[in-house]
Amino acid sequence: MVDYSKWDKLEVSDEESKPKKSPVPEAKVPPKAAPKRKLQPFDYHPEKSLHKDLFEPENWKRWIHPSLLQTISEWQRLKQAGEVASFRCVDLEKMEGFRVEAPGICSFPALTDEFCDLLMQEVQNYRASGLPARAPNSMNNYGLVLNEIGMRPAFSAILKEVLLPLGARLFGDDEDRVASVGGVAVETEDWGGSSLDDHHSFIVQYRPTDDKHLDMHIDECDVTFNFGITAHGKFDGNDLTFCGMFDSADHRKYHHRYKHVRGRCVVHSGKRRHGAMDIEKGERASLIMWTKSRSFRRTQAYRERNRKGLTYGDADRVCLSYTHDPDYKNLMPKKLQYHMKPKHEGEVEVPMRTEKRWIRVCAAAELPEGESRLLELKEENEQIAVFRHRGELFALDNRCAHMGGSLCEGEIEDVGTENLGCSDSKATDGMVICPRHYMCFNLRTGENVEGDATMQQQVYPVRLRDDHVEVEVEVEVPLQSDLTSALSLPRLAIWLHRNQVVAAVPFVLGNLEAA
Ligand SMILES: O=C(O)CCC(=O)C(=O)O
Ligand code: FES
Ligand SMILES: [Fe+2]
Repeated sequence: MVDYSKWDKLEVSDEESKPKKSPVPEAKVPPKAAPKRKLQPFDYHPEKSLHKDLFEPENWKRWIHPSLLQTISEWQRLKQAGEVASFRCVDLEKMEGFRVEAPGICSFPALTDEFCDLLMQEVQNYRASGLPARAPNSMNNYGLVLNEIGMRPAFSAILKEVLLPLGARLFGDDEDRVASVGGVAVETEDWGGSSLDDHHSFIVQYRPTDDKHLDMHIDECDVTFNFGITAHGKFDGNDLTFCGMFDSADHRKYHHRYKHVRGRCVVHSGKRRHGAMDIEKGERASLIMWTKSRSFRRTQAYRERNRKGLTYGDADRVCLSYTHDPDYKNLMPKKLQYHMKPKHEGEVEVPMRTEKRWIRVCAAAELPEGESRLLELKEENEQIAVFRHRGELFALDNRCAHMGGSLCEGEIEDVGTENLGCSDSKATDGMVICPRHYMCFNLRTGENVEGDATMQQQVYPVRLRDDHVEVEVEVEVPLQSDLTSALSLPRLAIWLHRNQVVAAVPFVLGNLEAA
Protein backbone atom coordinates (compact mmCIF):
# COMPACT_ATOMS: atom_id res chain seq x y z
CA MET A 1 0.00 0.00 0.00
CA VAL A 2 2.56 2.65 1.02
CA ASP A 3 6.21 2.56 -0.02
CA TYR A 4 8.29 1.96 3.12
CA SER A 5 11.27 3.80 1.77
CA LYS A 6 9.24 6.96 2.19
CA TRP A 7 8.72 6.47 5.92
CA ASP A 8 10.50 9.14 7.91
CA LYS A 9 12.98 8.12 10.55
CA LEU A 10 11.38 7.81 13.99
CA GLU A 11 13.85 10.22 15.51
CA VAL A 12 13.12 12.88 12.94
CA SER A 13 10.11 14.88 13.98
CA ASP A 14 7.87 16.55 11.43
CA GLU A 15 9.11 19.82 12.84
CA GLU A 16 12.66 18.78 11.90
CA SER A 17 11.63 17.62 8.47
CA LYS A 18 10.35 21.04 7.50
CA PRO A 19 12.50 22.70 4.83
CA LYS A 20 15.35 24.51 6.59
CA LYS A 21 15.77 28.25 6.07
CA SER A 22 19.16 29.01 4.55
CA PRO A 23 21.30 31.58 6.42
CA VAL A 24 20.36 35.11 5.34
CA PRO A 25 23.15 36.72 3.30
CA GLU A 26 24.11 40.28 4.09
CA ALA A 27 21.72 42.34 2.01
CA LYS A 28 23.28 44.98 -0.18
CA VAL A 29 20.26 45.34 -2.42
CA PRO A 30 16.71 45.19 -1.02
CA PRO A 31 15.69 41.49 -1.05
CA LYS A 32 12.96 40.48 -3.44
CA ALA A 33 9.72 39.26 -1.87
CA ALA A 34 9.92 35.44 -1.66
CA PRO A 35 7.42 33.69 -3.94
CA LYS A 36 4.40 32.50 -1.96
CA ARG A 37 4.78 28.82 -1.02
CA LYS A 38 1.69 26.59 -1.07
CA LEU A 39 0.81 25.67 2.50
CA GLN A 40 1.55 22.04 3.44
CA PRO A 41 0.29 19.71 6.22
CA PHE A 42 3.38 20.51 8.32
CA ASP A 43 2.33 24.19 8.40
CA TYR A 44 -0.58 23.16 10.63
CA HIS A 45 1.18 22.88 13.97
CA PRO A 46 1.76 24.96 16.05
CA GLU A 47 0.16 27.95 14.28
CA LYS A 48 -3.21 26.47 13.33
CA SER A 49 -3.57 23.45 15.62
CA LEU A 50 -6.39 23.32 18.14
CA HIS A 51 -5.30 21.15 21.08
CA LYS A 52 -1.59 21.82 21.44
CA ASP A 53 -1.42 19.27 24.28
CA LEU A 54 -2.09 16.45 21.84
CA PHE A 55 1.14 17.24 20.01
CA GLU A 56 3.40 17.12 23.07
CA PRO A 57 5.21 13.77 23.46
CA GLU A 58 5.53 14.13 27.25
CA ASN A 59 1.75 14.10 27.69
CA TRP A 60 1.41 10.43 26.69
CA LYS A 61 0.23 9.23 30.14
CA ARG A 62 -2.80 11.47 29.94
CA TRP A 63 -4.11 9.66 26.87
CA ILE A 64 -3.69 6.06 28.01
CA HIS A 65 -6.43 3.99 29.63
CA PRO A 66 -5.79 3.30 33.37
CA SER A 67 -5.83 -0.49 32.86
CA LEU A 68 -3.06 -0.26 30.28
CA LEU A 69 -1.06 2.20 32.41
CA GLN A 70 -1.29 -0.23 35.32
CA THR A 71 -0.13 -3.13 33.14
CA ILE A 72 3.05 -1.35 32.02
CA SER A 73 3.75 0.39 35.35
CA GLU A 74 6.39 -2.06 36.66
CA TRP A 75 8.22 -2.05 33.32
CA GLN A 76 8.15 1.76 33.35
CA ARG A 77 9.43 1.88 36.94
CA LEU A 78 12.40 -0.40 36.19
CA LYS A 79 13.17 1.53 33.01
CA GLN A 80 13.16 4.85 34.83
CA ALA A 81 15.30 3.47 37.65
CA GLY A 82 17.85 2.46 35.02
CA GLU A 83 17.41 -1.23 35.86
CA VAL A 84 16.99 -4.12 33.44
CA ALA A 85 13.35 -3.81 32.36
CA SER A 86 12.33 -7.15 30.90
CA PHE A 87 9.16 -7.12 28.82
CA ARG A 88 8.18 -10.22 30.76
CA CYS A 89 7.17 -8.08 33.73
CA VAL A 90 4.23 -6.83 31.63
CA ASP A 91 1.64 -9.34 32.78
CA LEU A 92 -1.23 -9.63 30.32
CA GLU A 93 -2.95 -12.19 32.57
CA LYS A 94 -3.60 -9.41 35.07
CA MET A 95 -4.70 -6.82 32.57
CA GLU A 96 -8.32 -5.89 33.01
CA GLY A 97 -10.18 -6.07 29.71
CA PHE A 98 -7.47 -7.92 27.75
CA ARG A 99 -8.97 -10.41 25.30
CA VAL A 100 -7.68 -12.95 22.82
CA GLU A 101 -10.13 -12.32 20.00
CA ALA A 102 -9.01 -15.24 17.84
CA PRO A 103 -5.66 -16.90 17.13
CA GLY A 104 -3.22 -14.10 16.25
CA ILE A 105 -5.62 -11.25 17.14
CA CYS A 106 -5.94 -9.60 20.57
CA SER A 107 -7.67 -6.51 21.92
CA PHE A 108 -7.35 -4.39 25.05
CA PRO A 109 -8.50 -1.04 26.49
CA ALA A 110 -5.98 1.53 25.31
CA LEU A 111 -7.11 5.16 25.03
CA THR A 112 -9.11 7.51 27.25
CA ASP A 113 -12.40 9.03 26.07
CA GLU A 114 -10.77 12.44 26.39
CA PHE A 115 -8.10 11.48 23.86
CA CYS A 116 -10.69 10.13 21.41
CA ASP A 117 -12.71 13.35 21.65
CA LEU A 118 -9.76 15.71 21.32
CA LEU A 119 -8.29 13.76 18.42
CA MET A 120 -11.53 13.92 16.44
CA GLN A 121 -11.86 17.64 17.13
CA GLU A 122 -8.29 18.08 15.91
CA VAL A 123 -9.05 16.17 12.69
CA GLN A 124 -12.14 18.31 12.10
CA ASN A 125 -10.15 21.44 12.78
CA TYR A 126 -7.50 20.31 10.29
CA ARG A 127 -10.17 19.79 7.63
CA ALA A 128 -11.62 23.24 8.32
CA SER A 129 -8.14 24.80 7.95
CA GLY A 130 -8.24 24.02 4.22
CA LEU A 131 -4.70 22.59 4.27
CA PRO A 132 -4.15 19.67 1.88
CA ALA A 133 -4.76 16.16 3.21
CA ARG A 134 -2.98 13.23 1.60
CA ALA A 135 -4.84 9.89 1.51
CA PRO A 136 -3.73 7.84 4.56
CA ASN A 137 -2.92 4.80 2.42
CA SER A 138 -3.42 3.75 -1.16
CA MET A 139 -6.86 2.28 -0.47
CA ASN A 140 -8.42 4.83 1.84
CA ASN A 141 -9.09 8.39 0.67
CA TYR A 142 -11.16 9.86 3.45
CA GLY A 143 -8.79 10.11 6.41
CA LEU A 144 -5.68 11.95 7.56
CA VAL A 145 -2.00 11.12 8.09
CA LEU A 146 -1.42 12.35 11.63
CA ASN A 147 2.36 12.11 11.35
CA GLU A 148 2.28 14.74 8.65
CA ILE A 149 0.35 17.34 10.62
CA GLY A 150 2.91 17.42 13.43
CA MET A 151 1.78 14.50 15.59
CA ARG A 152 4.63 12.10 14.84
CA PRO A 153 6.55 12.90 18.07
CA ALA A 154 3.41 12.31 20.17
CA PHE A 155 2.77 8.90 18.56
CA SER A 156 6.46 7.99 18.74
CA ALA A 157 6.22 8.51 22.52
CA ILE A 158 3.13 6.29 22.70
CA LEU A 159 4.94 3.59 20.72
CA LYS A 160 8.11 3.79 22.80
CA GLU A 161 6.50 4.12 26.23
CA VAL A 162 3.32 2.06 25.92
CA LEU A 163 2.91 -0.11 22.83
CA LEU A 164 6.44 -1.52 22.63
CA PRO A 165 6.00 -3.90 25.62
CA LEU A 166 2.61 -5.00 24.27
CA GLY A 167 4.19 -5.59 20.85
CA ALA A 168 6.95 -7.62 22.53
CA ARG A 169 4.55 -9.81 24.53
CA LEU A 170 2.35 -10.49 21.52
CA PHE A 171 4.59 -10.31 18.42
CA GLY A 172 8.11 -10.30 19.91
CA ASP A 173 10.84 -12.92 19.98
CA ASP A 174 10.49 -16.30 21.68
CA GLU A 175 11.84 -14.92 24.96
CA ASP A 176 9.17 -12.22 25.20
CA ARG A 177 6.08 -13.74 23.57
CA VAL A 178 3.21 -15.11 25.64
CA ALA A 179 1.79 -18.49 24.64
CA SER A 180 -1.66 -17.96 26.13
CA VAL A 181 -3.71 -15.49 28.15
CA GLY A 182 -6.51 -16.62 30.46
CA GLY A 183 -6.06 -20.16 29.21
CA VAL A 184 -6.62 -19.14 25.56
CA ALA A 185 -3.77 -19.75 23.11
CA VAL A 186 -2.58 -16.50 21.52
CA GLU A 187 -0.88 -18.19 18.54
CA THR A 188 1.11 -15.20 17.43
CA GLU A 189 4.51 -15.25 15.73
CA ASP A 190 7.62 -13.11 15.92
CA TRP A 191 7.10 -10.01 13.78
CA GLY A 192 9.80 -7.87 15.37
CA GLY A 193 7.51 -6.82 18.22
CA SER A 194 10.44 -6.73 20.66
CA SER A 195 12.08 -3.87 18.77
CA LEU A 196 9.30 -1.82 17.14
CA ASP A 197 10.86 1.53 16.36
CA ASP A 198 8.95 3.14 13.50
CA HIS A 199 5.36 3.96 12.71
CA HIS A 200 2.95 5.39 10.16
CA SER A 201 0.02 6.80 12.16
CA PHE A 202 -3.19 7.91 10.53
CA ILE A 203 -6.92 8.22 10.90
CA VAL A 204 -9.26 6.21 8.69
CA GLN A 205 -12.83 7.42 8.32
CA TYR A 206 -15.83 5.83 6.71
CA ARG A 207 -19.26 7.08 5.78
CA PRO A 208 -21.76 5.80 3.23
CA THR A 209 -20.97 8.62 0.79
CA ASP A 210 -17.15 8.45 0.98
CA ASP A 211 -14.98 5.47 1.84
CA LYS A 212 -17.77 3.01 2.46
CA HIS A 213 -15.51 0.07 3.23
CA LEU A 214 -11.90 -1.03 2.98
CA ASP A 215 -11.13 -3.82 0.54
CA MET A 216 -9.28 -6.89 1.83
CA HIS A 217 -5.55 -6.27 2.12
CA ILE A 218 -2.43 -6.73 4.20
CA ASP A 219 -0.71 -3.72 5.74
CA GLU A 220 2.67 -2.27 4.87
CA CYS A 221 3.88 -2.91 8.39
CA ASP A 222 4.67 -5.70 10.80
CA VAL A 223 2.35 -5.07 13.75
CA THR A 224 -0.87 -3.09 13.34
CA PHE A 225 -2.44 -1.32 16.31
CA ASN A 226 -5.99 -0.25 15.43
CA PHE A 227 -7.79 1.98 17.95
CA GLY A 228 -11.54 2.62 17.88
CA ILE A 229 -12.25 6.35 18.14
CA THR A 230 -15.96 6.74 17.38
CA ALA A 231 -18.48 6.17 20.17
CA HIS A 232 -20.85 3.22 20.10
CA GLY A 233 -24.14 3.86 18.29
CA LYS A 234 -22.80 6.52 15.90
CA PHE A 235 -22.63 4.11 12.96
CA ASP A 236 -23.95 0.76 11.75
CA GLY A 237 -21.97 -2.02 10.08
CA ASN A 238 -18.32 -1.52 9.12
CA ASP A 239 -17.01 -4.49 11.18
CA LEU A 240 -13.43 -5.55 10.61
CA THR A 241 -13.14 -8.97 9.02
CA PHE A 242 -9.95 -10.98 9.41
CA CYS A 243 -8.76 -13.82 7.21
CA GLY A 244 -5.51 -15.83 7.15
CA MET A 245 -1.82 -14.89 7.07
CA PHE A 246 -0.43 -13.74 3.71
CA ASP A 247 1.71 -16.80 3.11
CA SER A 248 -0.53 -19.53 4.49
CA ALA A 249 -3.01 -21.78 2.70
CA ASP A 250 -5.88 -20.10 4.55
CA HIS A 251 -4.94 -16.54 3.47
CA ARG A 252 -8.38 -16.16 1.90
CA LYS A 253 -10.37 -18.09 4.47
CA TYR A 254 -12.61 -16.36 7.00
CA HIS A 255 -11.04 -16.14 10.45
CA HIS A 256 -12.72 -13.59 12.73
CA ARG A 257 -15.06 -10.61 12.80
CA TYR A 258 -14.26 -7.68 15.13
CA LYS A 259 -16.67 -4.99 16.26
CA HIS A 260 -15.21 -1.54 16.86
CA VAL A 261 -15.15 -0.32 20.48
CA ARG A 262 -14.17 3.25 21.30
CA GLY A 263 -10.80 3.47 23.05
CA ARG A 264 -10.10 -0.23 22.52
CA CYS A 265 -7.13 -1.39 20.46
CA VAL A 266 -7.20 -4.47 18.27
CA VAL A 267 -3.68 -5.64 17.46
CA HIS A 268 -2.70 -8.05 14.71
CA SER A 269 0.13 -8.92 12.38
CA GLY A 270 0.06 -6.53 9.43
CA LYS A 271 0.50 -9.60 7.24
CA ARG A 272 -2.91 -11.02 8.11
CA ARG A 273 -5.54 -10.33 5.44
CA HIS A 274 -8.26 -8.01 6.71
CA GLY A 275 -10.78 -5.43 5.54
CA ALA A 276 -13.63 -3.24 6.76
CA MET A 277 -17.16 -4.17 5.73
CA ASP A 278 -19.64 -1.64 4.27
CA ILE A 279 -20.78 1.10 6.61
CA GLU A 280 -24.57 1.29 6.52
CA LYS A 281 -25.24 4.49 8.48
CA GLY A 282 -23.36 7.24 10.29
CA GLU A 283 -19.59 7.72 10.41
CA ARG A 284 -16.71 5.77 11.92
CA ALA A 285 -13.16 6.86 12.66
CA SER A 286 -10.26 4.73 13.85
CA LEU A 287 -6.67 5.56 14.64
CA ILE A 288 -4.26 3.19 12.94
CA MET A 289 -0.61 2.81 13.89
CA TRP A 290 1.30 0.70 11.39
CA THR A 291 4.46 -0.23 13.26
CA LYS A 292 7.64 -1.96 12.21
CA SER A 293 11.08 -2.83 13.47
CA ARG A 294 13.93 -1.71 11.29
CA SER A 295 16.37 -4.25 12.76
CA PHE A 296 13.90 -7.11 12.34
CA ARG A 297 13.36 -6.18 8.72
CA ARG A 298 17.05 -6.57 8.04
CA THR A 299 17.03 -10.24 9.11
CA GLN A 300 17.42 -12.92 6.47
CA ALA A 301 14.37 -14.82 7.78
CA TYR A 302 12.18 -11.73 7.36
CA ARG A 303 13.34 -11.11 3.83
CA GLU A 304 12.88 -14.71 2.80
CA ARG A 305 9.41 -14.93 4.28
CA ASN A 306 8.26 -11.80 2.48
CA ARG A 307 9.86 -12.72 -0.79
CA LYS A 308 7.48 -15.68 -1.14
CA GLY A 309 4.58 -13.32 -1.79
CA LEU A 310 0.87 -13.86 -1.33
CA THR A 311 -0.84 -17.22 -1.34
CA TYR A 312 -4.01 -17.53 -3.38
CA GLY A 313 -5.73 -20.66 -2.19
CA ASP A 314 -9.35 -21.52 -1.63
CA ALA A 315 -11.37 -18.43 -0.86
CA ASP A 316 -14.35 -17.53 1.26
CA ARG A 317 -16.27 -14.76 -0.50
CA VAL A 318 -15.90 -12.37 2.38
CA CYS A 319 -12.11 -12.63 2.11
CA LEU A 320 -11.88 -11.83 -1.61
CA SER A 321 -10.18 -8.60 -2.65
CA TYR A 322 -11.17 -6.68 -5.77
CA THR A 323 -7.84 -4.88 -5.68
CA HIS A 324 -5.48 -7.79 -5.11
CA ASP A 325 -7.11 -11.01 -6.33
CA PRO A 326 -6.76 -11.66 -10.06
CA ASP A 327 -9.60 -14.21 -9.86
CA TYR A 328 -12.00 -11.84 -8.06
CA LYS A 329 -14.45 -11.46 -10.91
CA ASN A 330 -14.60 -15.22 -11.45
CA LEU A 331 -15.13 -16.06 -7.82
CA MET A 332 -17.42 -13.25 -6.69
CA PRO A 333 -20.94 -13.39 -8.11
CA LYS A 334 -21.75 -10.25 -10.09
CA LYS A 335 -24.41 -9.25 -7.58
CA LEU A 336 -21.90 -9.09 -4.75
CA GLN A 337 -18.97 -7.48 -6.56
CA TYR A 338 -17.45 -4.32 -5.04
CA HIS A 339 -19.52 -4.68 -1.90
CA MET A 340 -18.09 -5.77 1.41
CA LYS A 341 -20.96 -7.51 3.06
CA PRO A 342 -20.63 -10.23 5.66
CA LYS A 343 -22.78 -13.27 5.12
CA HIS A 344 -25.52 -13.37 7.73
CA GLU A 345 -26.46 -16.53 9.51
CA GLY A 346 -29.29 -18.44 7.86
CA GLU A 347 -28.92 -16.46 4.59
CA VAL A 348 -30.12 -18.52 1.62
CA GLU A 349 -28.97 -17.79 -1.91
CA VAL A 350 -31.74 -17.97 -4.51
CA PRO A 351 -30.43 -19.61 -7.72
CA MET A 352 -30.63 -17.14 -10.62
CA ARG A 353 -30.23 -17.22 -14.38
CA THR A 354 -29.28 -14.33 -16.63
CA GLU A 355 -31.04 -12.89 -19.66
CA LYS A 356 -29.91 -10.23 -22.13
CA ARG A 357 -32.11 -7.13 -22.28
CA TRP A 358 -31.89 -3.70 -23.88
CA ILE A 359 -32.34 -1.07 -21.22
CA ARG A 360 -33.18 2.55 -21.76
CA VAL A 361 -30.64 4.98 -20.31
CA CYS A 362 -31.94 8.41 -21.28
CA ALA A 363 -33.35 10.47 -24.15
CA ALA A 364 -30.75 10.99 -26.88
CA ALA A 365 -30.76 14.75 -26.22
CA GLU A 366 -29.80 14.13 -22.61
CA LEU A 367 -26.42 12.78 -23.64
CA PRO A 368 -24.64 15.57 -25.53
CA GLU A 369 -21.21 15.36 -27.13
CA GLY A 370 -18.35 14.79 -24.65
CA GLU A 371 -20.70 13.91 -21.79
CA SER A 372 -21.60 10.75 -19.92
CA ARG A 373 -24.54 9.16 -18.16
CA LEU A 374 -24.58 6.41 -15.59
CA LEU A 375 -27.05 3.56 -15.59
CA GLU A 376 -27.19 1.77 -12.29
CA LEU A 377 -29.03 -1.52 -11.89
CA LYS A 378 -29.32 -2.00 -8.17
CA GLU A 379 -30.49 -5.61 -8.24
CA GLU A 380 -27.82 -6.71 -10.69
CA ASN A 381 -25.18 -4.57 -8.96
CA GLU A 382 -24.29 -3.29 -12.38
CA GLN A 383 -23.04 0.20 -13.19
CA ILE A 384 -22.65 1.15 -16.82
CA ALA A 385 -21.25 4.45 -18.01
CA VAL A 386 -22.47 5.63 -21.39
CA PHE A 387 -20.44 8.23 -23.31
CA ARG A 388 -20.83 10.27 -26.48
CA HIS A 389 -17.59 10.99 -28.32
CA ARG A 390 -17.28 12.37 -31.87
CA GLY A 391 -21.02 11.73 -32.26
CA GLU A 392 -20.83 8.01 -31.41
CA LEU A 393 -22.15 6.23 -28.33
CA PHE A 394 -20.04 3.95 -26.12
CA ALA A 395 -20.85 1.98 -22.97
CA LEU A 396 -18.30 0.70 -20.44
CA ASP A 397 -18.39 -0.90 -17.03
CA ASN A 398 -18.43 2.21 -14.83
CA ARG A 399 -16.19 0.81 -12.08
CA CYS A 400 -12.55 1.19 -12.97
CA ALA A 401 -10.69 -2.15 -13.28
CA HIS A 402 -7.93 -0.68 -11.13
CA MET A 403 -9.73 0.10 -7.90
CA GLY A 404 -13.31 0.82 -8.74
CA GLY A 405 -13.12 4.57 -9.54
CA SER A 406 -16.28 5.92 -11.21
CA LEU A 407 -15.51 6.39 -14.91
CA CYS A 408 -18.63 8.43 -15.63
CA GLU A 409 -17.01 11.16 -13.55
CA GLY A 410 -13.85 11.11 -15.70
CA GLU A 411 -12.87 13.46 -18.50
CA ILE A 412 -13.08 12.28 -22.11
CA GLU A 413 -10.33 12.98 -24.64
CA ASP A 414 -9.07 11.67 -27.95
CA VAL A 415 -6.62 8.79 -27.51
CA GLY A 416 -4.16 10.72 -29.70
CA THR A 417 -0.90 9.41 -31.08
CA GLU A 418 1.05 9.07 -27.81
CA ASN A 419 -1.45 6.64 -26.25
CA LEU A 420 -1.48 3.87 -28.78
CA GLY A 421 -0.10 1.21 -26.41
CA CYS A 422 -2.95 -1.23 -26.87
CA SER A 423 -3.51 -3.47 -29.82
CA ASP A 424 -6.46 -1.82 -31.47
CA SER A 425 -6.43 1.91 -30.71
CA LYS A 426 -6.84 4.68 -33.26
CA ALA A 427 -5.75 8.25 -32.59
CA THR A 428 -9.31 9.49 -33.02
CA ASP A 429 -10.79 6.95 -30.59
CA GLY A 430 -12.09 8.43 -27.37
CA MET A 431 -10.66 7.58 -23.99
CA VAL A 432 -11.98 8.18 -20.51
CA ILE A 433 -9.58 9.18 -17.74
CA CYS A 434 -10.41 7.57 -14.41
CA PRO A 435 -10.74 10.37 -11.84
CA ARG A 436 -9.09 8.32 -9.08
CA HIS A 437 -5.63 7.45 -10.35
CA TYR A 438 -5.90 8.62 -13.96
CA MET A 439 -5.77 5.29 -15.79
CA CYS A 440 -7.16 5.77 -19.34
CA PHE A 441 -9.48 3.40 -21.16
CA ASN A 442 -10.35 3.31 -24.83
CA LEU A 443 -14.10 3.94 -25.12
CA ARG A 444 -14.50 1.64 -28.11
CA THR A 445 -12.47 -1.37 -26.93
CA GLY A 446 -12.37 -0.93 -23.15
CA GLU A 447 -8.61 -1.46 -23.27
CA ASN A 448 -6.15 0.37 -21.08
CA VAL A 449 -4.47 2.76 -23.51
CA GLU A 450 -1.00 2.14 -22.07
CA GLY A 451 -1.36 -1.51 -23.00
CA ASP A 452 -1.78 -3.05 -19.54
CA ALA A 453 -3.84 -6.10 -20.52
CA THR A 454 -4.74 -6.88 -16.89
CA MET A 455 -6.67 -3.59 -16.64
CA GLN A 456 -9.54 -3.76 -19.08
CA GLN A 457 -13.09 -2.45 -18.92
CA GLN A 458 -16.01 -4.53 -20.13
CA VAL A 459 -17.79 -2.88 -23.09
CA TYR A 460 -21.54 -3.15 -23.69
CA PRO A 461 -23.59 -2.92 -26.90
CA VAL A 462 -25.27 0.47 -27.11
CA ARG A 463 -27.85 1.80 -29.60
CA LEU A 464 -30.23 4.65 -30.35
CA ARG A 465 -33.86 3.51 -30.48
CA ASP A 466 -36.91 5.79 -30.67
CA ASP A 467 -34.66 8.74 -29.84
CA HIS A 468 -33.41 7.08 -26.68
CA VAL A 469 -30.04 5.67 -25.70
CA GLU A 470 -30.18 1.99 -24.79
CA VAL A 471 -27.57 -0.50 -23.60
CA GLU A 472 -27.71 -4.26 -23.65
CA VAL A 473 -27.10 -5.87 -20.29
CA GLU A 474 -27.56 -9.21 -18.63
CA VAL A 475 -30.26 -9.10 -15.97
CA GLU A 476 -30.77 -11.79 -13.38
CA VAL A 477 -34.07 -13.59 -12.90
CA PRO A 478 -34.74 -16.35 -10.41
CA LEU A 479 -34.03 -19.73 -12.00
CA GLN A 480 -37.21 -21.43 -10.83
CA SER A 481 -39.64 -18.55 -10.96
CA ASP A 482 -42.50 -18.42 -13.49
CA LEU A 483 -42.54 -15.55 -15.97
CA THR A 484 -45.16 -13.50 -14.21
CA SER A 485 -43.24 -13.17 -10.97
CA ALA A 486 -40.04 -12.31 -12.87
CA LEU A 487 -41.83 -9.68 -14.92
CA SER A 488 -43.43 -8.01 -11.97
CA LEU A 489 -40.10 -7.63 -10.12
CA PRO A 490 -39.75 -3.91 -9.55
CA ARG A 491 -36.32 -2.53 -10.37
CA LEU A 492 -34.78 0.85 -9.96
CA ALA A 493 -32.64 2.49 -12.55
CA ILE A 494 -30.77 5.62 -11.54
CA TRP A 495 -29.25 8.05 -13.96
CA LEU A 496 -26.36 10.08 -12.78
CA HIS A 497 -24.26 12.61 -14.47
CA ARG A 498 -21.02 13.78 -12.87
CA ASN A 499 -22.35 12.23 -9.70
CA GLN A 500 -25.63 14.14 -9.74
CA VAL A 501 -28.79 12.08 -9.69
CA VAL A 502 -30.70 13.08 -12.81
CA ALA A 503 -33.67 10.74 -12.47
CA ALA A 504 -34.66 7.73 -10.44
CA VAL A 505 -37.38 5.77 -12.18
CA PRO A 506 -38.86 2.48 -11.03
CA PHE A 507 -39.40 0.16 -13.94
CA VAL A 508 -40.66 -3.34 -14.46
CA LEU A 509 -38.70 -6.00 -16.30
CA GLY A 510 -41.75 -6.81 -18.42
CA ASN A 511 -41.65 -3.33 -19.92
CA LEU A 512 -38.16 -3.75 -21.22
CA GLU A 513 -37.87 -4.33 -24.87
CA ALA A 514 -36.54 -7.82 -25.58
CA ALA A 515 -33.34 -8.09 -27.58
O1 LIG B 1 -11.03 0.29 9.07
C1 LIG B 1 -10.20 -0.07 9.87
O2 LIG B 1 -10.32 0.08 11.06
C2 LIG B 1 -8.96 -0.78 9.36
C3 LIG B 1 -8.10 0.10 8.55
C4 LIG B 1 -6.98 -0.66 7.96
O3 LIG B 1 -6.98 -1.85 7.88
C5 LIG B 1 -5.83 0.04 7.39
O4 LIG B 1 -5.90 1.26 7.24
O5 LIG B 1 -4.84 -0.61 7.08
S1 FES C 1 -9.43 3.47 -9.65
FE1 FES C 1 -7.35 3.72 -9.90
S2 FES C 1 -7.21 4.40 -11.97
FE2 FES C 1 -9.25 4.02 -11.69
FE1 LIG D 1 -5.08 -2.56 7.25
